[in-house]
Amino acid sequence: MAEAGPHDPVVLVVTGVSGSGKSTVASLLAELLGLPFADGDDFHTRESVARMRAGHPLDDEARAPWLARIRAWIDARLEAEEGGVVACSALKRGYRRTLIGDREDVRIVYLEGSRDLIGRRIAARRGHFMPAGLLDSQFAALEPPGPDENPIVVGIEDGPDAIVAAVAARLGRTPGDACG
Ligand SMILES: Nc1ncnc2c1ncn2[C@@H]1O[C@H](COP(=O)(O)OP(=O)(O)O)[C@@H](O)[C@H]1O
Ligand SMILES: O=C(O)[C@H](O)[C@@H](O)[C@H](O)[C@H](O)COP(=O)(O)O
Repeated sequence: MAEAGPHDPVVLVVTGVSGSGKSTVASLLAELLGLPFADGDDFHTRESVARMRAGHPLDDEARAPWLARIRAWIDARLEAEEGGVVACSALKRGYRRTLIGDREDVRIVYLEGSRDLIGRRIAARRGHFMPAGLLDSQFAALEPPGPDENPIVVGIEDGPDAIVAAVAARLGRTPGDACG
C-alpha cells in the first residue's frame, strides 16, 4: 500500500512508557487534527487495572486481549474513513505489530524521555491507577521503535503544545486537512 497522503485518513498510535505523556499528547493531537481520540487505559479489564494498581506489571498474556481491543478501535476508525489518535504504551515490537501489521495508514508516535524525567512526572501525577513503582518494569519491557517502523520520535522535555506541534509538522498536517 502507498504511504498515506496528507488528505488520507490516518490513525496515530501515541506510544511510550507510563508517564511519558501519551494521554496528554494524544488528546491534544486529536483536538488539533479534529480526530476522534481513545485512551488505551480505558481498554484494560478491571482485573488488569487492579493488578497494576497493586504493583504488578502486566505480561504478554494479559496484554494480548487489551491490544486486540485497541486494534479493533483502529480498524473501526479506518473502516469509517475518519482516522483517529489512540494513546497506547505498545512497549514491544510485537505489540505494535499486533496493532498495526503492515499498514501504512497507521503511524507510531514515540514519546522518548529519560527514566529520571518520567519518574518525576509520575510522582507528581494524581488520580491515576499506575504506581510509580512499575516504571522500572516499563523500561525493562520497552523495545523502542526501530527505523523500519517509520516512527515519529519526539523528545518530551518541552511542554505538550510544543510536542504536539512537532508531531503535526512531521506529519505534514494542519487542522482541517486531517482526514480528507
Ligand atoms: N510535555 C510535558 N511536560 C510536562 N508535563 C507533562 C508533559 N506531558 C505530560 N505531562 C504530565 O506528566 C504526567 C504524565 O502524563 P500522562 O499523559 O498521564 O502520561 P501517560 O499517558 O504516558 O502515562 C501527567 O501529570 C501530565 O500532566
Ligand atoms: O502494558 C502495560 O503495562 C500497561 O498498559 C501500561 O503500559 C500502561 O501504560 C498502563 O495503561 C498505565 O497507564 P499510563 O501509561 O497512562 O500510565
